[in-house]
Amino acid sequence: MTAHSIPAHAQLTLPAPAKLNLMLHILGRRADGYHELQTLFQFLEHGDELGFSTRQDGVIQLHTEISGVPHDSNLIVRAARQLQNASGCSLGADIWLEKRLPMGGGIGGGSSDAATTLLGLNHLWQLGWDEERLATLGLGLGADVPVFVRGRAAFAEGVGERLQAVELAEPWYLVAIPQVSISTAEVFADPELTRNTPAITVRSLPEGGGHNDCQPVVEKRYPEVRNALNLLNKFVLAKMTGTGACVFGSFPNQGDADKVSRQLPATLPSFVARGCNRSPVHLQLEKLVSEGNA
Ligand SMILES: C[C@@](CO)(OP(=O)(O)O)[C@H](O)COP(=O)(O)OP(=O)(O)OC[C@H]1O[C@@H](n2ccc(N)nc2=O)[C@H](O)[C@@H]1O
Ligand SMILES: Nc1ncnc2c1ncn2[C@@H]1O[C@H](COP(=O)(O)OP(=O)(O)O)[C@@H](O)[C@H]1O
Repeated sequence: MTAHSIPAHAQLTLPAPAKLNLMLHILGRRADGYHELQTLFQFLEHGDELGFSTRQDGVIQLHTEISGVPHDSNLIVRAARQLQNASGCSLGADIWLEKRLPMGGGIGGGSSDAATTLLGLNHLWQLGWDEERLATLGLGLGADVPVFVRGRAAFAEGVGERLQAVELAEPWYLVAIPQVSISTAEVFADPELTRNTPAITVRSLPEGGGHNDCQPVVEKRYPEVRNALNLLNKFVLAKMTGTGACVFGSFPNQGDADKVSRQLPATLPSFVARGCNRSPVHLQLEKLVSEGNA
């Protein structure tokens, strides 16, 4: 079934899943001001959805407005134009977006939209770019774009560009969405941020899966996030993802996660989704390719 913002005549409809940072350690600061991280990414079976159709006139037109994000700044449009320029493709695209993920929530909606655009247009325009090339292009749009392009749960280092695929348990997650938007830049600029966590290896992940160095800074600045963590911690070990605002806990099955979700106050929206090691967008593209070859 096609989501309602996406017309039935769209040639290709693909998911743009959310991600969680199951841990996020900050190891240091580079000369250019960016922070060296170690983080563990896993995807969720929940996200935005994008529709694409080829245009012959070369125009890139996103038909869905996101409030506060001008058309030309939208990561979808920027990703499409960069791929068009870098590949020398003369085709354009009509694009529609079903936006479900909260913005500035640390669950990667914008980066995932950009990655799905790169993967979708590579397919539709028949460019034949491999994931390595798409991920390199994606890194220029945001540090989290490469992991979405690669589509495998990963231990990431550097600013998120050095990826090592990992096989993790795939529990159900309850993700609560405090009603604040947090600026990543502001969190990284905080003088109280811990910036010297010792490096670990993926094999020596601490008991409990590691922590998030951004969490204390965000908890201090945003009572909404602190309250959400306190509420969720009554039921399960709760952590923040990325630079916030979303917080999450894991459960062995959907029923247990739903039960806790129903006990959260109406002021704290939430959703329940399965964690997955393969991105839903890759599974769908593989299906399309195998059907095409059948
Ligand atoms: C830290 C993560 C973990 O997933 O946070 P979330 O954005 O998902 O919450 C991401 O890697 C975020 O990546 P991304 O979202 O691309 O960051 P940007 O918008 O480029 O960063 C905004 C600003 O934050 C600072 N910044 C960002 C990433 C980083 N590794 N070190 C930094 O110091 C820089 O000042 C940068 O200008
Ligand atoms: N397609 C898009 N979806 C979401 N945000 C976008 C998009 N294009 C540009 N942005 C901008 O990127 C910012 C961060 O986006 P998002 O990925 O939702 O947050 P986070 O990185 O915290 O997970 C937004 O606040 C918005 O200004």
